[in-house]
Amino acid sequence: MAYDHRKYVPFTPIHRPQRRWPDQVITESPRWCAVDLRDGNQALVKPMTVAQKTVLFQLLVDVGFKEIEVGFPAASQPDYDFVRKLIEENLVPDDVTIQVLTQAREELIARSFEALKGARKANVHLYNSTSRVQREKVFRLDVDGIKAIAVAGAEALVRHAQANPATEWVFQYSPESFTGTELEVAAEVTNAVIDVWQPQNGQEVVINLPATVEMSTPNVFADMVEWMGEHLHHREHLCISVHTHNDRGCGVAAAELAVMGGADRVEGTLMGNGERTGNMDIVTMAMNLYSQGVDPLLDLSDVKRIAETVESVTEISTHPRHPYVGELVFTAFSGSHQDAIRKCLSTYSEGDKWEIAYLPIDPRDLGRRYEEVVRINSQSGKGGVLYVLERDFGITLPRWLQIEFSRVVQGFAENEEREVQTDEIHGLFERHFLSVPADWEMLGYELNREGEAVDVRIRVGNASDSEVIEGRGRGGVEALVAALSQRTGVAMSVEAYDEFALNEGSDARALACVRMRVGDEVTSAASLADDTTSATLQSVLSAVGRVTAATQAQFKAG
Ligand SMILES: CC(=O)SCCNC(=O)CCNC(=O)[C@H](O)C(C)(C)COP(=O)(O)OP(=O)(O)OC[C@H]1O[C@@H](n2cnc3c(N)ncnc32)[C@H](O)[C@@H]1OP(=O)(O)O
Ligand SMILES: CC(C)C(=O)C(=O)O
Repeated sequence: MAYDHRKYVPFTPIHRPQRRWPDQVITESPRWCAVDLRDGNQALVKPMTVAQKTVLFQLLVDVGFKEIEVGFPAASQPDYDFVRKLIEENLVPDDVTIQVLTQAREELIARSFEALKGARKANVHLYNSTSRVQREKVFRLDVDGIKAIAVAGAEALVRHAQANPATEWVFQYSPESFTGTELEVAAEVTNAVIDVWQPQNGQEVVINLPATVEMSTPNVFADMVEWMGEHLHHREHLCISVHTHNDRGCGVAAAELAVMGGADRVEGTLMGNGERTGNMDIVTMAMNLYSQGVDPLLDLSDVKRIAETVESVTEISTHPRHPYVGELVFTAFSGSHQDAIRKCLSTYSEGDKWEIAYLPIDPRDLGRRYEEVVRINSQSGKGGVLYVLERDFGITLPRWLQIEFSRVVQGFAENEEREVQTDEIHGLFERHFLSVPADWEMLGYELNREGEAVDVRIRVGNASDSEVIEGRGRGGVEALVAALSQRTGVAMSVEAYDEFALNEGSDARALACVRMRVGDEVTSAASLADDTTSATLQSVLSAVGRVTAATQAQFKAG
């Protein structure tokens, strides 16, 4: 039966009108446990070598993880060897607890304890599946049978721990496939384990509730976690942990709501590598906390190292839109986003609260640069183009020229069908507005004021051929326009004019921008010079020099 939704059974919502988690706010970080070296590793096409595991372990330590599941040493030799290496080479910092996973099978438990010999402190993580489907179809046992597996495993942990008293032991139990388990069954089996371990008598116990397969909306998972917190024995002596997968794309959301539902601890992996769609991504959840002003107790600032290390050991590339990490996640191409970002950033000062439209966090916190924030393609508008000119070239433009120039850039992007680089944007500005048309260079000028009037005398042309034109007006621009009109017999007027001082101090340069009507044409130009007068006069000459051949001919004839 292909593609037929009727073969699927919907999840059953939990009737729990007394639920409390929706009103909770996360104000502090949960405990984290990184399971990259176990759950992440078991999902890889090529599981990690001991050398790769060592590199990843060091990264996890450097990032600040205090609990790290380092493998399933009873399952494979590299996992076993890696645990031995950590212990024998003393690679585990004093404040870090390593954790190993084992099935509830005596020989695997024995081998796990053997791997951990000599550890200062270690968490032995026991699991067996409690779900209805696995009870019926995989183990073919009833609830008592499943409970017996769990209890036998729990007792084995106690025995082996007692035989190895030099290590400080933490016991962890996962009713695996918890999301497919009826809550009463999950509680019954887990309580049987808790009763063996007796956390009330000092044994450190973690109860880990896994969304082994994410089977519902995250609110249902939160209900389940909150319910378990109310039904587990000795809750006050337990650490309740969650371990969410991402089958429905909500692994992070489920873990967040579970913390609101009372979970103390969260298991996951850096950037979400793990079985199928992955484990919940600790980078995302931690940065979500960070973006709310909550210290995630992890230092993720060197996100480049994190991404490169994860990519190299998993051989999985990072999606460009991966939250917080992807190449494009701090980049806006679209015009209205760029405009809002530019306006917000222009009022931001170091030390201010971060309130920048479209940027949930300051990209610099993760080693990213503002240069990446605005990139230009055919979806971009004037705000973005101006942002690039200001940021990379210190050039600002009046609004009317922003509009004109952004059309030029957009046309270029549409023709090229690609992103436009910042140097190309500068090149377009240069070509369309700044460049001085041949024969229209101002070679020298004199301005004399007499009362209300200004007389201008300008030498214009090129190095080998120039002429002097003269005119009078109320200011330099008017005088030059008068001189040009008189010289050409073409009516012309200034429609818009703006000037800016670029840079400051001895570097200061002047930018003049002008839009002129020359005959029937409207044309714009800009000029950069060391002084405002030169910039202004040259911009007018350049604008007139840009008019079409017909007007030029008229000019020359005049
Ligand atoms: C949700 C999770 O991620 S759980 C972790 C899963 N990770 C892994 O499986 C990676 C490492 N695993 C392995 O290398 C292997 O599975 C091993 C070495 C652990 C075991 O290998 P094998 O003994 O060959 O058996 P296999 O994995 O096929 O085991 C299935 C058997 O174990 C039993 N079993 C499975 N899980 C458990 C458990 N948690 N507790 C007790 N028994 C279990 C099954 O009922 C089955 O029993 P059967 O042989 O009587 O039919
Ligand atoms: C062993 C458990 C915690 C697990 O990996 C899972 O259920 O996904």
